[in-house]
Amino acid sequence: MVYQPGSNNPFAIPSKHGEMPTFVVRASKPQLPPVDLILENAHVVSLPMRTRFRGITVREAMIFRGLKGWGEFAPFVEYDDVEAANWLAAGIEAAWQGPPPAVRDAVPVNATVPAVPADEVAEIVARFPGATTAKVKVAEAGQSLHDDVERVAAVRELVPRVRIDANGAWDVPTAIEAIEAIGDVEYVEQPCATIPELAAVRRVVNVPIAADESIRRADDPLLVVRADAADIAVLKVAPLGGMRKVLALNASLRMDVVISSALDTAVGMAASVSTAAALPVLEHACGLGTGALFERDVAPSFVPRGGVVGPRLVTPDDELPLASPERAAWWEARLRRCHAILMAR
Ligand SMILES: O=C(O)CCC(=O)C1=CC=C[C@@H](O)[C@@H]1C(=O)O
Ligand SMILES: [Mg+2]
Repeated sequence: MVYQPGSNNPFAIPSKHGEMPTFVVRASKPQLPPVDLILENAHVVSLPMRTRFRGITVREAMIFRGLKGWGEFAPFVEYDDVEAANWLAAGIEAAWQGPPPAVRDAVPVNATVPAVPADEVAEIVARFPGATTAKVKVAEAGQSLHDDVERVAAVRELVPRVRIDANGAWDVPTAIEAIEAIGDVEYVEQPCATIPELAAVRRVVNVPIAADESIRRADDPLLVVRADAADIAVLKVAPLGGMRKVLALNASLRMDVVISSALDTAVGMAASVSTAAALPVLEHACGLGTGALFERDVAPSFVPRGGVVGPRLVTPDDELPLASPERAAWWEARLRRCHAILMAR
């Protein structure tokens, strides 16, 4: 299909003065904006973290402007193109469709506590004012169960409700031992890597099990339900392909959900918060305060006040912390490959 200039082009973004661009672009799929149009309005940023999280000290992301606002493309660098293409679909949805209608204007969020030593916990928790739930990372490579027990105990002194996330690092016996040693928690997120292991742990322990990677990285996100492997679904907007995909998944999962960030910049976080704000029912705090872990964001971060964040549109700052030209070229090539995958889907 060939889009002509002006109003016949459904993806054209008017200039600040309202003028329509005068280019002709080719697209073979009417619902996807052409890749050159995405890249024309894109920036690659490099955001320093205040605390190492998930092995990341600098978060890179591509953000781009569409007809309805801004979208983000920031799959973790080790993800392959097929998985990364979901993140592009999410960014395009945000930029060209905008958010779904909200049913609430405040979303409770958890404090997110990386795998830091116990004596650093207070400084981290202070970045999430008013949070009454904390999610604590456990089972970090190179650390011991004793480190986890100490960190969780330090968090419990400050925040009444604690959940833990092992990112699939334990085998079944280790998970059972660790969960018993750590004691009372709201839930354990992804104690083991596989769905059968989650189900095995769930049958033994007296604590709810939440599935994260088993949903967002699975070929079929509903396998967890069929295997009776979890009580709670942790849903991340970018890895699952967008806000409306997550809302549809929520409708078919029939279990409690928690919306959590994928270490989003403020642009991606706007989509994540909008999704949480659009859920018909929200029983648990969401993992959407991670803007507090950034030293610098692309716009004012969604930092909790009184334990909540609210949905809003985000426009990036005029001055952005841009990545190097080499990294920008890497992201552009990655986006082009992911766009080709979406075109073929
Ligand atoms: O849920 C939260 O509190 C914050 C988000 C968070 O923990 C994560 C974001 C991105 C990648 C992940 O390793 C991690 C998670 O596993 O949930
Ligand atoms: Mg997780």
